[in-house]
Amino acid sequence: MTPLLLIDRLRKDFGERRLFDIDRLMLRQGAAYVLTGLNGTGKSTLLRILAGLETADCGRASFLGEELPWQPYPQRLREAVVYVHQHPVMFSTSVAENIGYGLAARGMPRAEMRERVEAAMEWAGVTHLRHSKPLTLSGGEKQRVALARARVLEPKLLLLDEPTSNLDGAARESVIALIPSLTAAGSSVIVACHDRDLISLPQVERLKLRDGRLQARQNRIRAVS
Ligand SMILES: Nc1ncnc2c1ncn2[C@@H]1O[C@H](COP(=O)(O)OP(=O)(O)OP(=O)(O)O)[C@@H](O)[C@H]1O
Repeated sequence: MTPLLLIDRLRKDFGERRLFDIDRLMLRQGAAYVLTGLNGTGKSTLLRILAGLETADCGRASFLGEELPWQPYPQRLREAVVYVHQHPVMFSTSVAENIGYGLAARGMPRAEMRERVEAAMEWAGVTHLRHSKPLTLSGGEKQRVALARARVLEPKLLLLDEPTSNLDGAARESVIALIPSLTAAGSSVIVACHDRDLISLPQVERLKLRDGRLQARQNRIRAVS
């Protein structure tokens, strides 16, 4: 199958400091990845580059087989890639309006939008919060609303920056449970994290930033006894 995204020679410098120099980054369609590495190795920066929020030097890039210039960040990618921040920012309207915002901006008819928002709220388990003000939500609820808001756009690539880092207990578990189902609709997902339970999810490929290089490895599917 044609790779979703293929990037050769991706380099990021902050002033004199070279953060990383990645020979090749290849993401498959509908695949889930965890991006690991010690603090400060550049995980968030790499996600931000992939989302077009940060510049980088890039040798060559192709998206679904089509070669694209990386700078300026291509419109094709802007429509296909969604980044979810560790501390999602929300509008002070309602949960439902936050989730539907991106669809409204794309000019989707109201009836279709309502249907999609409803399905996304159900998926994320936040239907009961539809009229709540986002400012009143707990950290876990906010993260689930942010995931629903991203998923409803049906992105080709979803970038999640430490989605469980501020959560514990049931809130953390309910966010982890949503991650594998994100690929079911055909999205590829990269989750930057330190969370061992996320890292060891079955059928997730590992990308590890170390000493400015990217290493790739596939998790074994855990045997059920
Ligand atoms: N705009 C910037 N200017 C200069 N240095 C920066 C900038 N943004 C990030 N850095 C530096 O780049 C390095 C990588 O930061 P980044 O947040 O990508 O790491 P990370 O792997 O996500 O870390 P953590 O696991 O702690 O979240 C850090 O040393 C950070 O200080």
